[in-house]
Amino acid sequence: MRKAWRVADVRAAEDALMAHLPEGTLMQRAAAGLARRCALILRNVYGAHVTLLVGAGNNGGDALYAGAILANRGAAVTAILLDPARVHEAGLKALKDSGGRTAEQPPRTVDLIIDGIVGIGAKGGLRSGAAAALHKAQGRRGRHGQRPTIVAVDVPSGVDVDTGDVPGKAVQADVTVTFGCLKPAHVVGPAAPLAGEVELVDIGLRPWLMADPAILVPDRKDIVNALPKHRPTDEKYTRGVVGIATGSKTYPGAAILSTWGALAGPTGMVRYAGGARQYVVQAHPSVVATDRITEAGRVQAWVVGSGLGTDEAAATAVRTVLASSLPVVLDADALNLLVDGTMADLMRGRSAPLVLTPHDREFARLAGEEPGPDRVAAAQRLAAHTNAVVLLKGDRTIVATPSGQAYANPTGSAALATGGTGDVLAGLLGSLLAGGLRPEVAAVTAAYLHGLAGREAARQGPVSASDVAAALRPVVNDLRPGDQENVVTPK
Ligand SMILES: NC(=O)C1=CN([C@@H]2O[C@H](COP(=O)(O)OP(=O)(O)OC[C@H]3O[C@@H](n4cnc5c(N)ncnc54)[C@H](O)[C@@H]3O)[C@@H](O)[C@H]2O)[C@@H](O)CC1
Ligand SMILES: Nc1ncnc2c1ncn2[C@@H]1O[C@H](COP(=O)(O)OP(=O)(O)O)[C@@H](O)[C@H]1O
Ligand SMILES: [K+]
Repeated sequence: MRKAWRVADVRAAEDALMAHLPEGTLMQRAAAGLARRCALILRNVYGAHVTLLVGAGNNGGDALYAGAILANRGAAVTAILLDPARVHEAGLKALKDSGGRTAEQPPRTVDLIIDGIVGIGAKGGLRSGAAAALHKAQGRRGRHGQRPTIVAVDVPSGVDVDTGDVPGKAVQADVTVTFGCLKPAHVVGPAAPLAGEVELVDIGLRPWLMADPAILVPDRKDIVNALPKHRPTDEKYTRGVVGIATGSKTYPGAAILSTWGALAGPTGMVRYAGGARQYVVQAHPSVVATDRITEAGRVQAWVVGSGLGTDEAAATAVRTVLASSLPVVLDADALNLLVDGTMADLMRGRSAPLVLTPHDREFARLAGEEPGPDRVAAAQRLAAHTNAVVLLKGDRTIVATPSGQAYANPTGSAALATGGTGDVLAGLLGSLLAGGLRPEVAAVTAAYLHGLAGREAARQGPVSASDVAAALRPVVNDLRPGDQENVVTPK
């Protein structure tokens, strides 16, 4: 897992580390890493035109020192000082000593913009002077007529570093070079896409980060490790059976999509219980279907949710699975039914795993308030209140546990923002739960695979939920080691 830490924890670690180092060492390390990445982007540093947007703090200092390194290598470096009275003096001297200059306006040619406006000391969106300077620099063209590349120092300026919120104007970076560790704004909320590609430069901070990370971000290896492996002795029941109670005669599509998602998961069998049974069996002949949950036979986890409606039969379905001692995923309509107080008691009283998968509007109904600017904290509050793992959907889907652990999903695609993709996700998640994964691991794994499937589907053109469901199987296959031949014929 990659890890992101909040500003207060980063500052505490920096203070502890700096106490052991000569003054300025950390900034030199940061600037060296920043300049290295800028040089890679420019390819030919000699003769390149670099504009620094320099704010009042150490973030501006990093930009000035990196500018000095690039100027020493023959770049024409111009610094726009946004608050000249509070500029990092030593950084400015280094830049000037290396042949860089300051100016009120960006020069005519700009290949690279280094955003050193504000870093982890940011408050609110970009102030007007900074926004105007950025706008002008972005309007310039490079030596070859290209748009300038924007490299953000530490974070794209204007974002809320601890929450990933973007409260006003902010920099849209191509690359963000960050120091010591990731911060929440790199991985959650609308800030994350503004960071572009994030490069983490090691400045020796990690051993000094004593606090727990605020957010964990799974990578491919974590997902490969989480996926259950087929054992030679497996039969269908040992792989787990997932029960799907979604859809209805009115909404058979939801049932087809969620069973499709479940079929891509690790379980040996998918059972369906509900009003859309004929449609489901027609679409997926391997699914064993009944009308009611109570008739479905044994399963190791239930998914109840979308297309179910909110009538008495739907409420009974939710009550039945909540009263069971099995892991449960509640999605869509089932979440709306939870607002009823009797359900809430059943939910909080459970000891078996429960995963709730709201989008923002479902979250608002359940929690009584919008997720707001701090999506991680919002998901954590709902998880604690409901004693359930909460998977809050969105561009960077968040998974929060009742004990306060938070994960951010790094995969995904805006192409997933289309009707029915959530049904596919819920089915897959149910299969992973039935396959024996811990609820937060199942939720993180499902979101990751679903995001990859969304990307894969988007490569083929406009995306429907069926495309995402169809893309899931090859995506899962790609991450799970296949069966090996153990008798090999010598060539
Ligand atoms: N502390 C350290 O040891 C290190 C810090 N480093 C750099 O230092 C940065 C933090 O430096 P600072 O604590 O000086 O803080 P910043 O440089 O992030 O911000 C300082 C000033 O920016 C202005 N500002 C705040 N919000 C703004 C907004 N929305 N628009 C425009 N201006 C705004 C304020 O005047 C504030 O005092 C890090 O992000 C990183 O780039 C690195 O050099 C690595 C080492
Ligand atoms: N802008 C976006 N970028 C990336 N993923 C998104 C975006 N909007 C929605 N998604 C994803 O698409 C899925 C939509 O699910 P949901 O809102 O339940 O839709 P439905 O109910 O139609 O199935 C979720 O997995 C969510 O994380
Ligand atoms: K910045």
